[in-house]
Amino acid sequence: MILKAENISFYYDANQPFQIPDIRLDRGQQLLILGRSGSGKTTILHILAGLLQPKAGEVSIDGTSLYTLKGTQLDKFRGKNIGIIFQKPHILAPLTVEENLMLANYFAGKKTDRITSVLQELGIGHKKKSLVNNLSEGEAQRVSIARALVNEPKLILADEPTASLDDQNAEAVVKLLKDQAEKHQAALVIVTHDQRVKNHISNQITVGI
Ligand SMILES: Nc1ncnc2c1ncn2[C@@H]1O[C@H](COP(=O)(O)OP(=O)(O)OP(=O)(O)O)[C@@H](O)[C@H]1O
Repeated sequence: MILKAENISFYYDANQPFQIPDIRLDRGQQLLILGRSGSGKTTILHILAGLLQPKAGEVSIDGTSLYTLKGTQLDKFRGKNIGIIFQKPHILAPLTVEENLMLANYFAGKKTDRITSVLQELGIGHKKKSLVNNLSEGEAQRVSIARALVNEPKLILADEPTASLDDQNAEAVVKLLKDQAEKHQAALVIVTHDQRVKNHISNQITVGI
């Protein structure tokens, strides 16, 4: 089992606790988490990513209980095993595309020769030496996807990856995430309120605080 989240509960305000449905995903399986804006989707994704400790319950990735890991151990584990595509791309604009991916390798303590191939797979191979500052929004988003995939994570988590895209690009990005997950047999979780994504992944849960 790649991702197991069981009996998770969380609150920002102790008067308003909420539960997260149990999640189990094996290699190559995909899940869409739907919910309106403010329903807690980003919160759930951060809990699954090891970025936000739940108040109760357990998240385990490939048999490792995430929140038993501490500090740098958890950061290393995350870097190696989880690829996260944040709602707003957290890529470093003054660096080149290649340097951003090298940093991702470095933080995971991994050396891969996947930088060129992953950029090519995402159709931005020719932008390897470009500064992120000089990319279009769509290209920058592909870089953030490439960065999430470069370490060949077992689990890919994407937060509203289509929010700022037109129909054509939204479809392309979902297809890309699915193709990459299938190709590398990673588990894929997409959280979104974008109804356009609904038809692409049949395994779905809806959340709401
Ligand atoms: N750090 C925080 N402290 C207190 N409340 C928070 C914090 N982060 C989020 N919230 C609240 O928790 C709720 C869920 O937020 P979250 O960002 O998880 O929702 P979301 O479904 O991802 O929303 P959106 O689709 O608009 O990004 C919201 O009401 C939000 O205001």
